[in-house]
Amino acid sequence: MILSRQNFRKQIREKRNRLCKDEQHQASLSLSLRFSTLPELLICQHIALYISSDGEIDTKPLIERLWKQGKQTYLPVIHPFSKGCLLFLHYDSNTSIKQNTYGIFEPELNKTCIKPISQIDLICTPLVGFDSLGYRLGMGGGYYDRTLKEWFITGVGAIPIGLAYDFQHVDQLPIKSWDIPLPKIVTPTQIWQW
Ligand SMILES: Nc1nc2c(c(=O)[nH]1)N(C=O)[C@@H](CNc1ccc(C(=O)N[C@@H](CCC(=O)O)C(=O)O)cc1)CN2
Ligand SMILES: Nc1ncnc2c1ncn2[C@@H]1O[C@H](COP(=O)(O)OP(=O)(O)OP(=O)(O)O)[C@@H](O)[C@H]1O
Repeated sequence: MILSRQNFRKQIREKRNRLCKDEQHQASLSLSLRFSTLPELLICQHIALYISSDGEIDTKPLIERLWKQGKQTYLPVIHPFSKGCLLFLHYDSNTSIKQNTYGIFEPELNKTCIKPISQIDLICTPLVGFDSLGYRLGMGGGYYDRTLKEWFITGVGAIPIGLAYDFQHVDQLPIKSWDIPLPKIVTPTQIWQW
């Protein structure tokens, strides 16, 4: 039997939050190393990531590695008026960060730092679970499904790459009509691609 979306969310989130600090740290370093082997990186300059929350695999080592490589990085900000939508703002070591309504760290909204998604090359997407076809289950806000819709329909725009622990993979997720499958997902031990 395949579990409901809520049950998958609950089960995987609990598993993520049970990892000890050392397991989290080792996995985040492996993820950062493996991500660096992506051929896309050679031609990409503008990369959106996110600050990890709720036991998500820590993106900090990856972000710092990308900075050392001279890449420009961006973070999502919950749109102040447009419900369910994200803005992407430039992120460097001087960016002022605050917690949003979900308790997730995001840049303070400064209009001059907004980067149109059409000018971003890669979007690293958070996820709670992913399946053998590349479908992702998120936190339930639909934020990334909305963000990725245009790329999915037109093939133009930032390419999404999921980031996850290996154990976030499940055989099959219950899919909804609006779900956008990811073309690539990087975990500490492998790169899934479709
Ligand atoms: N680190 C990180 N940043 C991110 C996301 C993410 O998944 N991870 N998002 C990806 O979209 C956006 C925020 N999305 C969110 C959507 C819903 C909830 C939320 O409602 N959480 C509740 C209930 C969850 C549930 O339905 O089980 C909670 O945490 O209790 C949180 C964040 C933008 N930034
Ligand atoms: N492209 C879209 N346009 C309008 N509504 C959408 C779109 N994508 C998703 N939604 C709505 O968003 C809600 C949450 O979707 P879903 O449960 O798939 O989120 P999620 O993928 O888990 O979250 P997230 O993308 O924020 O990590 C659904 O009720 C759905 O109706």
